[in-house]
Amino acid sequence: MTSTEKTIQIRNLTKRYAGNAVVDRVSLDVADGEFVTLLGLSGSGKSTTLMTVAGFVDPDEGAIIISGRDVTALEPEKRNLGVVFQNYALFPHLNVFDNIAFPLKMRGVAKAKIETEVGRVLDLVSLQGYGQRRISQLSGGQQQRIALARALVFAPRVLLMDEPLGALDRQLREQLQTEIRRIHRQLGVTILYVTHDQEEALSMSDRIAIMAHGRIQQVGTPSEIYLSPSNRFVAGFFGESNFLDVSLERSDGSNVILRPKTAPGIALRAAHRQQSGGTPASVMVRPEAIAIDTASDATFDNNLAGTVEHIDFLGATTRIVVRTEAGPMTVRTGRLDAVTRIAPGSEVWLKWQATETMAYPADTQEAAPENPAAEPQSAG
Ligand SMILES: Nc1ncnc2c1ncn2[C@@H]1O[C@H](COP(=O)(O)OP(=O)(O)OP(=O)(O)O)[C@@H](O)[C@H]1O
Repeated sequence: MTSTEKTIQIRNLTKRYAGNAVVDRVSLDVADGEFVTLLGLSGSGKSTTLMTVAGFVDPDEGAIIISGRDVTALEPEKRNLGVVFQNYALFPHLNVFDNIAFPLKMRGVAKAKIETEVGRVLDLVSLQGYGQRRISQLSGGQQQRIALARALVFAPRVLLMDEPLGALDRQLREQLQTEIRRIHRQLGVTILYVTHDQEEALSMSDRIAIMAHGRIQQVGTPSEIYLSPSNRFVAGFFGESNFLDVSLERSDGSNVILRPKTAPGIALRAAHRQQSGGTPASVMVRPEAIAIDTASDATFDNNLAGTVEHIDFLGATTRIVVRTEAGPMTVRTGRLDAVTRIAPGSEVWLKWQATETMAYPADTQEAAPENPAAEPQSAG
């Protein structure tokens, strides 16, 4: 990404409330036309970050640069950003047309042009002919479409969206997710999106930034984050995972040999390149990376014996919980031939490769201290 391709640049952003950094040195670039989502639990600082980009919150430190221009000190309405927030309500006393026309009237656009542009965005959100409706006569989903139309009517290059589908039921959410993706493709607009919903983030985003405790934990494509979570927090937060606490025995060629704390008699192997720095203190393996069968197999780097505790048939895949000496392990398999040979109580072998084993040092067990402002921190 060259700097001209970076439509949004968030530079070392910090926001404190009562001395507490709720956004803590956040930096993130969003390329022209890219769809980037801030994903995290409630209170992780997603909304505050987005509100700072929008200009509704003043940062204590850091800068917001939009299309190469530092807008940190600029009023929200001068930033020319489209915004759709869950609580950024439509004007109830105005009809649909006047709601959508509002940003154009503010900008002194001529009446004829307003008519054309409102018509264009009503088409875009598939609500042609709704101009004269009152807001109270619209469903929740239609209201969010109107909010989207109002945000897009002045053709902003950047759209900021904070849980725009949060108040809608599942079916409507999915329908509007598809529409937002279509509009994103159609207009090529740059989107910074906030959600706590993993599936929503996965299905919509080019890249995802995982936030916790006011910090970005990892930025990447959905598959990068899933396949190589950079710390234990991300590994546990994003997708299903098995964790074992381990201690390091030694290095062996391209692998490290690790001993589970609960079963020091067992050796587990993780590939060096799957380590995220420091001495490994825990390992993670995804349930679908584990093969399950009644025999061990030396072609796998890791073989772990266990007893099947229970089996859930889930259609396309089967979820199997196995008690092992090292601790309980969850396996997900689509291979019914293996599953038909086992039942609760069966003695089985769990098998996976060193390259499927992520190893994390102790200091990434937690994303950050609970109260970041209260403790000294090292950078990075
Ligand atoms: N105006 C404010 N005054 C004091 N504390 C605030 C203020 N705004 C946000 N906070 C605190 O900052 C932290 C981060 O809030 P933020 O809304 O950014 O999180 P979030 O990840 O968007 O969560 P949610 O999904 O619940 O909106 C929270 O602990 C919140 O209570």
